[in-house]
Amino acid sequence: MAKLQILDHPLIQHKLSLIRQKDKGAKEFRELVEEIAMLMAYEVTRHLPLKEVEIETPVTTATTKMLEGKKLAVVAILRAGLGMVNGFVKLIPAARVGHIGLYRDPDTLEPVEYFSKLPQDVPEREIILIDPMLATGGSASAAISLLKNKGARLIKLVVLVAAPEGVERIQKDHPDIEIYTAALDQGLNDHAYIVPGLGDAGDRFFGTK
Ligand SMILES: O=P(O)(O)OC[C@H]1O[C@H](OP(=O)(O)OP(=O)(O)O)[C@H](O)[C@@H]1O
Ligand SMILES: O=c1cc[nH]c(=O)[nH]1
Ligand SMILES: [Mg+2]
Repeated sequence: MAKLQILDHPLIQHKLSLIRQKDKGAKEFRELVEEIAMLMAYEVTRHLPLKEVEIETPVTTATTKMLEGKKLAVVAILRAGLGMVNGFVKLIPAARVGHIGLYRDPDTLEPVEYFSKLPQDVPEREIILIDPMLATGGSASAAISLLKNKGARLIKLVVLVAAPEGVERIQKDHPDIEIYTAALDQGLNDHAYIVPGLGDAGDRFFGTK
Protein backbone atom coordinates (compact mmCIF):
# COMPACT_ATOMS: atom_id res chain seq x y z
CA MET A 1 0.00 0.00 0.00
CA ALA A 2 1.18 3.54 -0.77
CA LYS A 3 3.11 4.83 2.21
CA LEU A 4 1.90 8.12 3.69
CA GLN A 5 4.36 10.39 5.45
CA ILE A 6 3.30 13.54 7.25
CA LEU A 7 6.14 16.06 7.29
CA ASP A 8 5.65 17.56 10.72
CA HIS A 9 8.73 19.79 10.91
CA PRO A 10 7.75 22.81 13.06
CA LEU A 11 8.68 25.31 10.34
CA ILE A 12 6.50 23.51 7.80
CA GLN A 13 3.57 23.38 10.25
CA HIS A 14 3.95 27.07 11.19
CA LYS A 15 4.10 28.28 7.59
CA LEU A 16 1.20 26.03 6.59
CA SER A 17 -0.96 27.60 9.31
CA LEU A 18 -0.08 31.02 7.89
CA ILE A 19 -1.21 30.17 4.34
CA ARG A 20 -4.42 28.57 5.59
CA GLN A 21 -5.51 32.00 6.87
CA LYS A 22 -7.98 33.57 4.49
CA ASP A 23 -6.58 37.10 4.82
CA LYS A 24 -3.16 36.19 3.37
CA GLY A 25 -2.75 37.93 0.02
CA ALA A 26 -1.17 36.47 -3.13
CA LYS A 27 2.31 37.88 -2.40
CA GLU A 28 2.60 36.32 1.04
CA PHE A 29 0.87 33.13 -0.13
CA ARG A 30 3.42 32.70 -2.96
CA GLU A 31 6.42 33.34 -0.74
CA LEU A 32 5.24 30.92 1.92
CA VAL A 33 4.34 28.16 -0.57
CA GLU A 34 7.86 28.42 -2.00
CA GLU A 35 9.40 28.25 1.49
CA ILE A 36 7.28 25.24 2.49
CA ALA A 37 8.15 23.51 -0.78
CA MET A 38 11.84 24.03 -0.06
CA LEU A 39 11.50 22.53 3.41
CA MET A 40 9.56 19.59 1.97
CA ALA A 41 12.23 19.11 -0.72
CA TYR A 42 14.80 18.81 2.08
CA GLU A 43 12.73 16.07 3.74
CA VAL A 44 11.87 14.03 0.62
CA THR A 45 15.48 13.92 -0.60
CA ARG A 46 16.87 12.29 2.54
CA HIS A 47 17.30 8.98 0.71
CA LEU A 48 19.50 10.33 -2.11
CA PRO A 49 22.67 8.25 -2.46
CA LEU A 50 26.07 9.76 -1.73
CA LYS A 51 29.50 8.92 -3.09
CA GLU A 52 32.91 9.58 -1.61
CA VAL A 53 35.02 12.25 -3.30
CA GLU A 54 38.57 13.47 -2.82
CA ILE A 55 38.70 17.22 -2.30
CA GLU A 56 41.23 19.80 -1.27
CA THR A 57 40.30 22.15 1.51
CA PRO A 58 42.50 25.20 2.19
CA VAL A 59 44.14 23.05 4.90
CA THR A 60 44.53 19.52 3.49
CA THR A 61 43.13 16.88 1.17
CA ALA A 62 40.12 14.99 2.45
CA THR A 63 37.63 12.31 1.51
CA THR A 64 34.12 13.72 1.83
CA LYS A 65 30.66 13.00 0.46
CA MET A 66 28.71 14.42 -2.44
CA LEU A 67 25.52 13.39 -4.23
CA GLU A 68 26.02 10.39 -6.48
CA GLY A 69 24.02 12.19 -9.13
CA LYS A 70 20.74 10.26 -9.17
CA LYS A 71 18.60 11.51 -12.03
CA LEU A 72 15.57 13.38 -10.72
CA ALA A 73 12.63 15.15 -12.32
CA VAL A 74 10.23 17.47 -10.56
CA VAL A 75 6.84 17.34 -12.27
CA ALA A 76 4.27 20.00 -11.42
CA ILE A 77 0.53 19.57 -11.90
CA LEU A 78 -0.66 22.88 -13.37
CA ARG A 79 -1.57 25.37 -12.30
CA ALA A 80 -1.17 25.24 -8.55
CA GLY A 81 1.81 22.87 -8.63
CA LEU A 82 3.83 25.64 -10.30
CA GLY A 83 3.94 27.40 -6.94
CA MET A 84 6.09 24.61 -5.48
CA VAL A 85 8.60 24.32 -8.36
CA ASN A 86 11.03 27.06 -7.27
CA GLY A 87 11.35 25.68 -3.77
CA PHE A 88 12.32 22.29 -5.17
CA VAL A 89 14.73 23.45 -7.89
CA LYS A 90 16.50 25.83 -5.53
CA LEU A 91 17.56 22.79 -3.49
CA ILE A 92 17.90 20.36 -6.44
CA PRO A 93 19.16 22.57 -9.29
CA ALA A 94 20.10 19.59 -11.50
CA ALA A 95 16.53 18.26 -11.53
CA ARG A 96 14.63 18.44 -14.82
CA VAL A 97 11.18 20.01 -14.61
CA GLY A 98 8.08 18.59 -16.26
CA HIS A 99 4.53 19.93 -16.43
CA ILE A 100 1.16 18.21 -16.57
CA GLY A 101 -1.82 20.49 -17.15
CA LEU A 102 -4.96 19.26 -15.41
CA TYR A 103 -7.99 20.98 -14.02
CA ARG A 104 -10.79 19.48 -12.02
CA ASP A 105 -14.14 19.88 -13.75
CA PRO A 106 -16.30 21.69 -11.16
CA ASP A 107 -19.41 19.61 -12.00
CA THR A 108 -18.09 16.10 -12.55
CA LEU A 109 -14.96 16.60 -10.33
CA GLU A 110 -13.11 14.56 -12.96
CA PRO A 111 -9.64 15.76 -14.03
CA VAL A 112 -9.39 17.22 -17.54
CA GLU A 113 -5.95 17.05 -19.17
CA TYR A 114 -4.90 20.01 -21.33
CA PHE A 115 -1.09 19.93 -21.45
CA SER A 116 1.90 17.73 -20.86
CA LYS A 117 5.60 18.31 -21.39
CA LEU A 118 8.01 15.93 -19.70
CA PRO A 119 11.75 15.21 -19.86
CA GLN A 120 12.50 12.65 -22.60
CA ASP A 121 14.24 10.23 -20.28
CA VAL A 122 11.37 9.88 -17.79
CA PRO A 123 11.91 6.09 -17.39
CA GLU A 124 15.44 6.72 -16.06
CA ARG A 125 14.47 9.41 -13.58
CA GLU A 126 12.99 9.36 -10.13
CA ILE A 127 9.92 11.58 -10.34
CA ILE A 128 8.80 13.98 -7.63
CA LEU A 129 5.22 14.91 -8.52
CA ILE A 130 4.08 18.15 -6.86
CA ASP A 131 0.65 19.70 -6.32
CA PRO A 132 -0.43 21.60 -3.18
CA MET A 133 -3.82 19.87 -2.89
CA LEU A 134 -4.83 16.19 -2.78
CA ALA A 135 -8.64 16.35 -2.51
CA THR A 136 -10.57 13.52 -4.24
CA GLY A 137 -7.23 12.32 -5.58
CA GLY A 138 -8.56 12.28 -9.17
CA SER A 139 -6.00 14.76 -10.51
CA ALA A 140 -2.97 13.16 -8.84
CA SER A 141 -4.11 9.67 -9.86
CA ALA A 142 -4.49 10.79 -13.50
CA ALA A 143 -1.06 12.47 -13.45
CA ILE A 144 0.55 9.33 -12.00
CA SER A 145 -1.14 7.18 -14.70
CA LEU A 146 0.18 9.53 -17.38
CA LEU A 147 3.71 9.33 -15.94
CA LYS A 148 3.53 5.53 -15.74
CA ASN A 149 2.34 5.38 -19.38
CA LYS A 150 5.49 7.32 -20.30
CA GLY A 151 7.58 4.70 -18.50
CA ALA A 152 8.09 6.28 -15.06
CA ARG A 153 8.78 3.63 -12.43
CA LEU A 154 9.70 5.57 -9.31
CA ILE A 155 7.26 8.32 -8.34
CA LYS A 156 6.84 10.24 -5.09
CA LEU A 157 3.78 12.45 -4.66
CA VAL A 158 4.35 15.59 -2.57
CA VAL A 159 1.38 17.74 -1.49
CA LEU A 160 0.84 20.46 1.10
CA VAL A 161 -2.64 19.39 2.23
CA ALA A 162 -4.26 15.97 1.77
CA ALA A 163 -7.78 14.75 2.44
CA PRO A 164 -8.19 11.15 3.64
CA GLU A 165 -10.34 10.52 0.53
CA GLY A 166 -7.46 11.51 -1.76
CA VAL A 167 -4.95 9.40 0.13
CA GLU A 168 -7.28 6.37 -0.12
CA ARG A 169 -7.74 6.95 -3.85
CA ILE A 170 -3.99 6.98 -4.49
CA GLN A 171 -3.48 3.95 -2.24
CA LYS A 172 -6.13 2.09 -4.27
CA ASP A 173 -5.09 3.22 -7.78
CA HIS A 174 -1.32 3.35 -7.25
CA PRO A 175 -0.24 1.32 -4.22
CA ASP A 176 3.42 1.65 -5.23
CA ILE A 177 3.53 5.44 -4.73
CA GLU A 178 4.94 7.17 -1.65
CA ILE A 179 2.83 10.15 -0.55
CA TYR A 180 4.31 13.04 1.43
CA THR A 181 2.06 15.72 2.88
CA ALA A 182 2.43 18.56 5.37
CA ALA A 183 -1.09 17.88 6.73
CA LEU A 184 -3.81 15.26 6.63
CA ASP A 185 -7.04 17.23 7.01
CA GLN A 186 -10.55 16.20 8.13
CA GLY A 187 -12.15 15.53 4.76
CA LEU A 188 -14.02 17.10 1.85
CA ASN A 189 -17.04 19.43 1.82
CA ASP A 190 -20.03 19.22 -0.57
CA HIS A 191 -17.95 20.86 -3.33
CA ALA A 192 -15.04 18.48 -2.75
CA TYR A 193 -12.90 21.22 -1.20
CA ILE A 194 -10.59 20.13 1.60
CA VAL A 195 -11.78 21.01 5.15
CA PRO A 196 -10.28 23.00 6.78
CA GLY A 197 -7.86 23.19 3.83
CA LEU A 198 -6.75 26.51 2.42
CA GLY A 199 -9.29 27.13 -0.34
CA ASP A 200 -8.45 27.00 -4.02
CA ALA A 201 -4.65 26.90 -4.10
CA GLY A 202 -4.36 27.95 -7.77
CA ASP A 203 -6.68 30.93 -7.39
CA ARG A 204 -4.94 32.09 -4.22
CA PHE A 205 -1.47 31.71 -5.73
CA PHE A 206 -2.32 33.48 -8.99
CA GLY A 207 -4.86 35.93 -7.54
CA THR A 208 -7.55 34.76 -9.96
CA LYS A 209 -10.44 34.99 -7.54
O1 LIG B 1 -7.74 15.78 -5.84
P1 LIG B 1 -8.66 16.51 -6.75
O2 LIG B 1 -10.10 16.39 -6.35
O3 LIG B 1 -8.45 16.14 -8.20
O4 LIG B 1 -8.36 18.07 -6.58
C1 LIG B 1 -7.07 18.56 -6.50
C2 LIG B 1 -6.73 19.38 -7.70
O5 LIG B 1 -7.51 20.59 -7.69
C3 LIG B 1 -6.62 21.71 -7.80
O6 LIG B 1 -6.42 22.05 -9.12
P2 LIG B 1 -7.55 22.83 -9.96
O7 LIG B 1 -8.44 21.86 -10.66
O8 LIG B 1 -8.20 23.84 -9.08
O9 LIG B 1 -6.70 23.53 -11.09
P3 LIG B 1 -5.75 24.83 -10.94
O10 LIG B 1 -4.51 24.36 -10.25
O11 LIG B 1 -5.51 25.24 -12.34
O12 LIG B 1 -6.49 25.87 -10.15
C4 LIG B 1 -5.36 21.20 -7.15
O13 LIG B 1 -4.24 21.98 -7.46
C5 LIG B 1 -5.28 19.78 -7.65
O14 LIG B 1 -4.65 19.64 -8.91
O1 LIG C 1 -9.54 22.24 -1.36
C1 LIG C 1 -9.20 22.17 -2.57
C2 LIG C 1 -9.64 21.13 -3.39
C3 LIG C 1 -9.24 21.11 -4.69
N1 LIG C 1 -8.44 22.10 -5.16
C4 LIG C 1 -8.02 23.12 -4.36
O2 LIG C 1 -7.28 24.00 -4.82
N2 LIG C 1 -8.42 23.12 -3.08
MG1 LIG D 1 -7.70 25.63 -8.74
